[in-house]
Amino acid sequence: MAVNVQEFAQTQISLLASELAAEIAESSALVSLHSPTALQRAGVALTNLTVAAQRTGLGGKTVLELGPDPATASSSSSSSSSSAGGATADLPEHGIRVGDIVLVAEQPAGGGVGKKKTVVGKEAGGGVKGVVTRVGRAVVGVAVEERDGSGSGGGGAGGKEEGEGLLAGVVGEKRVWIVKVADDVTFRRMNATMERLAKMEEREYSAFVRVLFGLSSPSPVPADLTQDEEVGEIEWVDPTLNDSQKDAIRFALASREIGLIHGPPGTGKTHTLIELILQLLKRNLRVLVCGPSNISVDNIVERLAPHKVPLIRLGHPARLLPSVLNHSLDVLTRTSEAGAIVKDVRAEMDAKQASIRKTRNGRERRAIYADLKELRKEYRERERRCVSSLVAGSKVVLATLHGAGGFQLRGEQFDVVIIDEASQALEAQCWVPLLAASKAICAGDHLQLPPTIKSLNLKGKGGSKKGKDAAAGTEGVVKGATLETTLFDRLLKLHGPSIKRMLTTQYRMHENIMRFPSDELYEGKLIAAEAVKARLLKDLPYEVDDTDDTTEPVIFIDTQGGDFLEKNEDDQDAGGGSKKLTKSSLYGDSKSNEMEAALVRQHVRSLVDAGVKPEDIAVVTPYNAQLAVLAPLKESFPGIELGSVDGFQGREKEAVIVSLVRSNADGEVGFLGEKRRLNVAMTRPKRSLTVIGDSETVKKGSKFLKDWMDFLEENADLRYPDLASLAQDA
Ligand SMILES: Nc1ncnc2c1ncn2[C@@H]1O[C@H](COP(=O)(O)OP(=O)(O)OP(=O)(O)O)[C@@H](O)[C@H]1O
Repeated sequence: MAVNVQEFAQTQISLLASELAAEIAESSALVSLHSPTALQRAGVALTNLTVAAQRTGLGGKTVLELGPDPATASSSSSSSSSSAGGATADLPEHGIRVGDIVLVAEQPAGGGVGKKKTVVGKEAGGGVKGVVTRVGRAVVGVAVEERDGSGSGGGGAGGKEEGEGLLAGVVGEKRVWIVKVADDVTFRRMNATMERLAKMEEREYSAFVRVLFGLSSPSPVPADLTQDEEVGEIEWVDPTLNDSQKDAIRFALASREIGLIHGPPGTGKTHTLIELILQLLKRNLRVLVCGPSNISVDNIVERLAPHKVPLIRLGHPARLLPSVLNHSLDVLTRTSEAGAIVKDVRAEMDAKQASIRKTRNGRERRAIYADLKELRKEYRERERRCVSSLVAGSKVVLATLHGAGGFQLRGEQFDVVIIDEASQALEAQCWVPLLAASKAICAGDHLQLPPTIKSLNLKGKGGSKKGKDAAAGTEGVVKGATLETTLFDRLLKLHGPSIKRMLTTQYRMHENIMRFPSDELYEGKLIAAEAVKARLLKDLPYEVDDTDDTTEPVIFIDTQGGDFLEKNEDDQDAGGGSKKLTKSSLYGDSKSNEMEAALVRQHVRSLVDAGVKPEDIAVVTPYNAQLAVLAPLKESFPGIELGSVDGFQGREKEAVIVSLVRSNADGEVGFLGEKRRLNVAMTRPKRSLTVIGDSETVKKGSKFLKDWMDFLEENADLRYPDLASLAQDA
């Protein structure tokens, strides 16, 4: 059962290499196969921008403010002046969000933008990478990386010299474009961590590491902790915690090396973690709290902050929620006492930065850049000293998993590392903070979806052949190992259920919505809290009529009969260039079902007519192609949310409509067969779940699907589509 640590680490390294290769292949295929204009249409790029302004952002980073080029912006009402800040036209619709990594590159002169294979990438050698800091109607802020290899960021495409070459004098002059690219920082962090693990000698393994690899067993924890001397009598900060939550906290406090908190949907996992953190602090322990995404970490910061505990949030300020910024290390560095000495360098940098704009002379500009370079070095040196004193003095540090691998935590040790959403993180990612731990508490739900993997070392679809070959060709690979096996899964398998406690009261779903997932996946142990167990749409805190649709918690619209066949993306007419982009890169061989979409529309209309607000309704479907077919709903019902099942994990809505899409003679269900995906889909709603699907096809997919269909036929309000009214509706 025990795992050879070195072999494990080597395997991870090769699997990660394939994964990164797949991710880069995907992102560079997009960029090299399609013109900037097509990429812009696909929402991953913005073209025809100029630099409206340039300033020093948090952490000494240069922030470019990009707006539509007034010369090309069609709807521009501004004068033709190209002065800084003069761009008043709106940006086109796009999918670039705060926190995305983008490449900022010069756009070739002569309007070459419409043509294929323009700029960017290694071939062109141009562009600087940056993080999107702000997205406004008419402006996008990008903090560009100018770190020179040392420190946390940097080392990406486009070296420092080129970068500054590009930046030099772009304000209001050169036309640039931005495009989303793969984020390789995370991979480098994971890789470095695995290399450290691989190099460790057996005698260096801590008791903690030994348990995590099964070289020793976890120290036993008494079954009934309420009688335990140490944790039996806890003074709860929140005495309203339910028994399963209290039990999980006692267990987490009592376990010596590892404890898992299993939180099924809506059971208050975060709520429980907050209390756990407060309890650990009362015991004067030093805690590092991590999660796979910035949102997961910010969520904890926001809920911890009211308790007035001294905490520090590490991370790129651009990626933090505004409400969390006050605890951000970057901000503390500026506002704390220790930060005062950093401040004056910053002021000097700002002044220099501003003077660039006024300078037209090339030589002067170069001189300013040289000064800035020196100042930046000085700034970083002071910042580093300030940071280590702040970090060393704080009892709770919060960061993303990979953020814990930054220079700020080098050499730091923690009594406990807490990982939230551990079942959604790659194991290698979890090891970034775990190397600084002597005990870990992981919270998650291994029965919901694991992290998305792009390389083909698992049974799923998509990904690159290259990645697969690379993995297969590597020696010393642990048999059957995939990135998809999370730490959470592996530990459960390794040590069994005694290392876990499950939260059992859920505060989201009507009892009937909860029934099937509870019985099938959670050993029938879930209990619906009093406050939610009988809530219906008609009881919403605003006026909603009593109708068939607002008084039923579970509705099943069965499309069986073969009249509503799915459509493969490949069946569609081959269209122009943009359609090809859609087909080959965005939707893959995705499926859609137009009749199901019509049924969705009909149901949404009926809910809205009854008074349910569109913002309380979500439609989720496993297939991206179906999302595209559903898109017009957003125009008819502004505020409604459409999402993929995978993208909706962690979310909830009053009413959720699930469109299953699959309908074919062969009973092919593809990745709909994944239990965990179905679990996520059916556990998003609070008051109303409507499933639309072809029971005949779906039943053939798996035992789980058959059981679900049987359950719905028995227990849901079962309906069959009314073709006549559907035709009328269309
Ligand atoms: N003991 C409790 N008593 C009353 N309400 C609770 C309790 N615990 C959690 N809740 C409520 O349940 C909801 C979900 O809690 P929380 O946000 O902590 O869940 P989560 O674990 O982060 O989400 P999920 O369970 O979906 O992963 C919140 O509205 C929270 O206030």
